[in-house]
Amino acid sequence: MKFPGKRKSKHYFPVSLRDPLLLQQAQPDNEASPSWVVGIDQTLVDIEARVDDAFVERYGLSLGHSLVIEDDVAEALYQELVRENLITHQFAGGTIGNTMHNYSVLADDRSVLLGVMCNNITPGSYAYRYLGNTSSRTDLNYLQGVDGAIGRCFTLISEQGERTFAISPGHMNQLRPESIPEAVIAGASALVLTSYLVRCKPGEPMPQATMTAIGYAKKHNVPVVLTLGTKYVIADNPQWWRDFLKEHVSILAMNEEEALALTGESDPLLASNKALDWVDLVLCTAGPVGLYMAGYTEEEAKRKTQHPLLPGAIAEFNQYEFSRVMRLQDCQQPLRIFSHIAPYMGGPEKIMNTNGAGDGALAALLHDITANNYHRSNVPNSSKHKFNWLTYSSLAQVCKYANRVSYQVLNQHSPRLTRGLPEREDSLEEAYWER
Ligand SMILES: Nc1ncnc2c1ncn2[C@@H]1O[C@H](COP(=O)(O)OP(=O)(O)OP(=O)(O)O)[C@@H](O)[C@H]1O
Ligand SMILES: Nc1nc2c(ncn2[C@@H]2O[C@H](CO)[C@@H](O)[C@H]2O)c(=O)[nH]1
Repeated sequence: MKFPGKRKSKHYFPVSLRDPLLLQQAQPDNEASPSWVVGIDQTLVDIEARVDDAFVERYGLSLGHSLVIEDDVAEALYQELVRENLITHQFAGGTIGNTMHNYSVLADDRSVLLGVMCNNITPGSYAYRYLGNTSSRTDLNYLQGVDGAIGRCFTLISEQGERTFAISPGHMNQLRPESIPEAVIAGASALVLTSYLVRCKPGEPMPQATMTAIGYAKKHNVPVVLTLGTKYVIADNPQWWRDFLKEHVSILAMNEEEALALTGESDPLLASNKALDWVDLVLCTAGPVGLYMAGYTEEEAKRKTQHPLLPGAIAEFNQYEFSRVMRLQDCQQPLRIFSHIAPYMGGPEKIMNTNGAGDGALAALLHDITANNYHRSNVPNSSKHKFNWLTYSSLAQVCKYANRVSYQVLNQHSPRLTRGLPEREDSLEEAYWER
């Protein structure tokens, strides 16, 4: 496990030099990592192409969104992309697959991906590419075999950099409940899901597999993380999702559009505050506005920020952003805390597309949560674990890290990180953030 705060010399919660954990890190890595995250996804390869708006319309798609298409439409669309030579990239995708991969790259540690994989894989096939483009730290040993194709996600980028997804599902929703390994979920720091998992045809087993996994997570007190794939899945039935969050989910990741569909609030801060009625921790990305986080801390252990207090719909909302996050169920006297950060260095000079920037932010948050568990299991008597915290770092620090990872994804123009972040960066110094 690489620690999230290690890149920065001035970490808000410094790990003391005598920390046995740091000494241990100098030793060769143990194969079997004690800390991991597990996620369920629809196994998808992204087929990225540059198209005009007429193309999107012609195939009955909706600009900026993700829709499922029938096989004949997929075939016609694919043939046109090939004929017109429009395909720019073919790469492993899927919102949770990306998040598991990115987590493994950031933490240099194990994630487990649950989903389907073709029983027969030939070199050059989509399944082959999928495996080849996934971090060797992502454990794929629990994938369930299927006799058929994995899914394809046509990622259509407009001239303005907006992306539209057309999903050709193949067998991606054939994951069965009996393929969910209880022990893998029981030992995980988090179970990571997407709202896309319920978008299936009647009779497909994926939703049931997801509910089985949630059942195990609850049984073993593992936080369930849900990322809201697209506002349309939410807008179909917002109340159903609110109830779902309240009953099953601990950590919610969304962008401002999904936040609006879910809560009716267009202000990401108010939407995040509203979502705290249902979950313990919220990550709300807001494109060029940056990102917001909202969570709970223990009143007795709250910490005042050293950053300027920010105005907003909740006055001075970032007052206690230097506090660490706790699950509501673990708080004696819960206090709501909030933080906001503008895009790292104002964002890259040129953004080709924002695909995966939000997934990147979530991977950073998962890294911080897992690092906390790793630290707790190695140094249980550390003062860092006097309370049962959810995160290793303060809310403000998690925001910085998440934001930095989003920038990296934007800058490399692809949702899967090709390498980890630099160990030390001068640009993480405060002055640099205000460019
Ligand atoms: N136009 C932009 N300028 C600067 N930063 C940006 C821009 N768009 C996105 N970002 C950065 O990326 C982060 C996440 O962006 P965004 O809200 O677009 O994610 P998203 O819609 O969830 O993406 P995806 O669903 O593709 O993962 C933002 O918090 C911000 O730091
Ligand atoms: N699991 C899943 N991922 C999707 C879907 N639509 C788009 N994505 C992924 O979302 C990622 C970007 O956030 C892309 O890499 C896409 O593969 C979907 O319906 N299901």
